[in-house]
Amino acid sequence: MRQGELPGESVTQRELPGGSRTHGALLELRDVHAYYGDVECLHGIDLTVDQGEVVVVLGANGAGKTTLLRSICRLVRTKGDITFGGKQIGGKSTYDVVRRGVSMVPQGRGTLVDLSVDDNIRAGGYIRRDKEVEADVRYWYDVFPRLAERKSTSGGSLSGGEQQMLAIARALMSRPTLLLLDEPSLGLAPIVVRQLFDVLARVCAERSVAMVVVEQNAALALDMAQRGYVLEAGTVAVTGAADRLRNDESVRRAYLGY
Ligand SMILES: Nc1ncnc2c1ncn2[C@@H]1O[C@H](COP(=O)(O)OP(=O)(O)OP(=O)(O)O)[C@@H](O)[C@H]1O
Repeated sequence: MRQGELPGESVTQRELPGGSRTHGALLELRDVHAYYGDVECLHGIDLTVDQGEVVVVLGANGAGKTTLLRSICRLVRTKGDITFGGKQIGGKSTYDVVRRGVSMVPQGRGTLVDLSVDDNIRAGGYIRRDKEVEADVRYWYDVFPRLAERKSTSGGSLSGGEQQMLAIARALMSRPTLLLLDEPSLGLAPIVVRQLFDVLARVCAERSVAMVVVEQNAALALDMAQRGYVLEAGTVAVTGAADRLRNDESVRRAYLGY
């Protein structure tokens, strides 16, 4: 029996309209399996993300959402095809994948607590050698004026919402074409979450960044996304256009509180 599977239980996959994409997507996972040591935690995931598209990943605790993001960033061992921009990244290092245009905001934000806000933001641009780094730093202070006011203070002294904004600015400093976000709303007040999602939608549109968002706040995430995937026990249980998922009885019952 595979990890996450109950006796006698196997996940039936359902595809709602708008769920599938033809080849040529920005990111494509085909039959991806992921492992911690010898234990298999993802069991043959198919997923695509188009250029500039927002895709939400829903699922219960332990369903494999974080592992899915780690697979794309090459932070866990995987089998199967992972292509980004038409090139295989399955065998590449995390550094290579970041250089090719993938960036991740991990769960817990990964703030460099002893560094200043300014240094935290600049750390995100460490792979860049171009002259537009300064312009990008200014852009982020314009998007997040609260960070501009506190640029000399240490990252660790910011509130949870400010740290999340800092993590997003830092991740986007590498000018990715794909941003992976792991539970951005975790531990934040509802009003802060709403502001955060508004800013995310704005900057991703302005900078043509595609996003994969793992999120417990399914209603908000489905509002922003074009498509979604529901993971169960390491497999895709349901996939489809965001509005189809929002109106699907089982998704409503499990994730939208109906
Ligand atoms: N570092 C690890 N070593 C071994 N097993 C792990 C590790 N991280 C996660 N797992 C296991 O992999 C499976 C998927 O975990 P994962 O964290 O990807 O789920 P998730 O959907 O993101 O859950 P959550 O919402 O709780 O973060 C779980 O069974 C979990 O126990």
